[in-house]
Amino acid sequence: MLGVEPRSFIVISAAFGMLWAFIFFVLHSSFPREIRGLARWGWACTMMAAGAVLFATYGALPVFLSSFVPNLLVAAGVAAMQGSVRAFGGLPRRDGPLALLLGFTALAMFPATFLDDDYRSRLIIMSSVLTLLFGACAVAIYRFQQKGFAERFTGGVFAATACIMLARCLIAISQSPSLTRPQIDATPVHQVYMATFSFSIVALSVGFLLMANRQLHRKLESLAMRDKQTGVYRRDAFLALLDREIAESRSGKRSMSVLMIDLDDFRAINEQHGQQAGDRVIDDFSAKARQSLRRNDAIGRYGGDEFLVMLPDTSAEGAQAVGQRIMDAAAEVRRDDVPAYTVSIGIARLEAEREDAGAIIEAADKALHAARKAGRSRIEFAAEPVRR
Ligand SMILES: Nc1nc2c(ncn2[C@@H]2O[C@H](COP(=O)(O)OP(=O)(O)OP(=O)(O)O)[C@@H](O)[C@H]2O)c(=O)[nH]1
Repeated sequence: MLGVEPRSFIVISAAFGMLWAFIFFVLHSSFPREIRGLARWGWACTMMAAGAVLFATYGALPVFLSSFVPNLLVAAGVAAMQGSVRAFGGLPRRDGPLALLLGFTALAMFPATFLDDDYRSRLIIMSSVLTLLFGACAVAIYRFQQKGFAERFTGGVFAATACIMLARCLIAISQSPSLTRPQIDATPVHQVYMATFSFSIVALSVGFLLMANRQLHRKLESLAMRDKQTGVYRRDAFLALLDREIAESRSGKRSMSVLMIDLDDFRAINEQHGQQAGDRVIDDFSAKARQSLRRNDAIGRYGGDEFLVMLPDTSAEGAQAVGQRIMDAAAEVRRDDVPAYTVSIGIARLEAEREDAGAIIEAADKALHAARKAGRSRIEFAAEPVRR
């Protein structure tokens, strides 16, 4: 295989498996507990590496140790990967069906290993079980709520591996029933199958590592920059973001708008419905406002019931449309436990005379004040700055 003798290839794969296991055990001990599934992935790699080592002893050790046990170890390893992926994505455990599938595999492999030495049946059983397991991993990732590059990559590798396992199964079904196992199967079809399996474990481990890294990044970002209650940017983080965006907009001569939003009569909501209902209003508004924004927009909590929204590359008309969308979403009652509420919005645009965060926020605040004075639940624009 690729100039490497099949048995050496198996041993190299095992070494990679052990290395990945080591990496994931270290990550498990150093990453926050909320990032789940890392140790299980380490165990998955360990089982597959142990399986590979035992496979390499075929002919030297009894079939129980060099065929039956390693096949089960490989299936259990991929099952552990599935558990790991589900734990990582916060999906409920599926230990029952996995245990059943492994039990079935053991039962089916037993006669094909010890009674008949039926290599073709063993191939069919193993490749179909692996198709199911790899496919289940791909489906689990597909069900994740947040899917970035790492998730798509890992899910894609799982799906592609499942397809190749299925192809191997179909090829084995189409082969002569008298197919016997050579010392080490070196047919091109089997080599592609083995190579796919080994490379996919490496690619999957890289993908899972990227997924864990991304989640760690999200967690740290959230701790450092997000308001704990609402998940929107904290005031200082938002202001830093606004400063950066203003500098970029100025150098690129692009338009930008800032919205200052206040919940109307929020003190009265607290007084009438209680502080906790007030908290739910804040949460409800934050969620609705976030849903009303594009990817490049940002929302931050300026304080109490006041929020700031930054809309890069957005004209006055665009900002008004976004403001209206937020106002409409806020007014829409979606939950019984959230009292009805409205918001007032002040909008300011980036201007030559209004070119730092402080000045643009001040202008948006004045516009908001005008909206409140004009009766609340409305949008007002900051007056054009006087040009000298
Ligand atoms: N429940 C709850 N109340 C908050 C929170 N943050 C600030 N508040 C309260 O919100 C109220 C804000 O009151 P004001 O600033 O007078 O504003 P308002 O009542 O909305 O009046 P207008 O802005 O003029 O419409 C204060 O009573 C704060 O204690 C929060 O996170 N949860």
